[in-house]
Amino acid sequence: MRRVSIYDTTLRDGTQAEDFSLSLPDKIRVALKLDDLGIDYIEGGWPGSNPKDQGFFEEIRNYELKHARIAAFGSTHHPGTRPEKDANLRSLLDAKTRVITLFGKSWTIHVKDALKISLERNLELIRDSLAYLRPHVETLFYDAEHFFDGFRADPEYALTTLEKAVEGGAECLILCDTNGGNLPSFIEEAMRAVRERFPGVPLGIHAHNDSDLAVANSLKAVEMGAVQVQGTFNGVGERCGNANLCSIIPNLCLKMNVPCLEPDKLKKLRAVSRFILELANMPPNRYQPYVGRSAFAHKGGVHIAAVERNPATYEHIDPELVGNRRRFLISEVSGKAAVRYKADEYGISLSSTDPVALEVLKQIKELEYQGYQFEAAEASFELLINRAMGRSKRYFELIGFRVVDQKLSEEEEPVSEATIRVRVGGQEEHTAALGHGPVNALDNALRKALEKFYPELKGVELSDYKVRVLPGKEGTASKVRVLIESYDGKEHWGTVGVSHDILEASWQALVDSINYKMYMSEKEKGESRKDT
Ligand SMILES: CC(=O)SCCNC(=O)CCNC(=O)[C@H](O)C(C)(C)COP(=O)(O)OP(=O)(O)OC[C@H]1O[C@@H](n2cnc3c(N)ncnc32)[C@H](O)[C@@H]1OP(=O)(O)O
Ligand SMILES: CC(=O)C(=O)O
Repeated sequence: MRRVSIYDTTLRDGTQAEDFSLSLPDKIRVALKLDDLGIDYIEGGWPGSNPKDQGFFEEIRNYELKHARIAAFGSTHHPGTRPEKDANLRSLLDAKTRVITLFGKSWTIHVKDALKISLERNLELIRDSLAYLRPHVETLFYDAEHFFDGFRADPEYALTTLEKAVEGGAECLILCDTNGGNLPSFIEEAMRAVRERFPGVPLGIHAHNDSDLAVANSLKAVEMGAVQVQGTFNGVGERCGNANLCSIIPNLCLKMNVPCLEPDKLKKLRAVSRFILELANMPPNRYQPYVGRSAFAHKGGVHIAAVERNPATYEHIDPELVGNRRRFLISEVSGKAAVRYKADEYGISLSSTDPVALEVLKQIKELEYQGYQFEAAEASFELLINRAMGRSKRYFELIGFRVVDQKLSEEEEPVSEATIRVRVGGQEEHTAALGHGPVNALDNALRKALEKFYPELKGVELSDYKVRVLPGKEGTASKVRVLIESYDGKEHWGTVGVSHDILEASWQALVDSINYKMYMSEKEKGESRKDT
């Protein structure tokens, strides 16, 4: 079976993306993670570019990699000098990597307008730079920048640049769709011509995503015989990004029967994708194929009912193969099967025909019509099921609250203060607290009042707070939906509130958050009592 090598350029082309930057220690951590995953080549940077990239190549030598080979990237030598005098080629050799990848120009407008040299001189640059590096490095790759655009403009010249690369000693010709503007049909046409001209020379592909086709173009190239695919994790890269390895790898392994990772490693794909985003402090794209949080999230009632019977009805692969998981979302488009499934997840046994399931379904549809949403507020949904089953418990009773927001001068920040009275059992508690804004003040006052009775609330914090104005009445008279995420050091949970009054909506979500924490604590205690 033909194997395709994966060449990762997250640390080089990936860092050419807007808002994607990694420190030197983080670049090392990413390289080790990619090695552990079984990536064949890791392009660490352009050593002639900046001290961080130089530092990477010095530092990575201290690690013994299990599988990957580190590649240094750079351009052909400067037109105004000779290879042996060129600082860029020198820094490539100084990087002391087992692999060097050199890029050169294939497109006549680049030679004439970007380099401002003759077409003949560019051919010399390519051949002489590679020939100079050849004796000093184990593996030498050639990235033919803008190959496909160059081939469209002047096929013979583009093919001649490849000829010079082969003469210079390149072992693999990587054809680049640098501007990301080509369609799979053209990739096929150009690659057929390259194959005919260079029979037996290994080919690779490096595609950008400006037409949203980088993955498709990379797979087409593999169909046409490419044995190396270059790309980045999560598709980060210059402009619209590079070909996304998080899609290419599973497509090759699972759809095209072209192995490129060990089967047990594929399960780590999602974790590696997340790890890199975390280090770069970038939010994950929940809709990302294969590895996104929503990639196997089912919402339509008909879908959920069918997936429960046979997951293949609405899933193209088993999510666990790439380390992802199936999720069923509760919403107004749910049906009985979704409610029963969710109840089951919470340890509540319900049949689809149980009147409670039908009541819960009716309530969800009504509440969503009012503006509630339970997809990100599963804790509120679980409490709703408990209420419908007559199992909910009241942990406190509100006697009243007042929130005051004072701004005393233009220069000063406003001060928010909340006072609250609650009753727990027969006991009344009256507290006040300040906060960064009225909701924070109310949250602080409520927790201060309750912590005396429920010490477990001390560890709970509000980790996210979102307000959304709902369509309906104009401007400030509209209803708002508040989604709160809470965290107790172990778990996150989401709750929701809706009202015309932002404080009332926040209050509903806060109360659900506290009730949920208390309910879970009791559930845990019950379970640990059962265990002992
Ligand atoms: C398609 C790709 O992704 S290619 C990689 C692109 N990545 C990057 O550019 C990131 C790293 N780059 C850098 O740090 C800097 O641009 C450097 C260090 C490489 C060069 O910096 P500078 O010397 O200041 O030049 P500058 O950034 O203006 O780039 C233009 C120079 O590169 C030269 N150049 C560009 N491509 C090539 C090539 N294939 N072969 C030889 N020289 C080249 C140009 O001739 C020009 O030189 P000139 O100004 O003497 O005419
Ligand atoms: C080499 C490279 O990064 C490109 O052509 O896009």
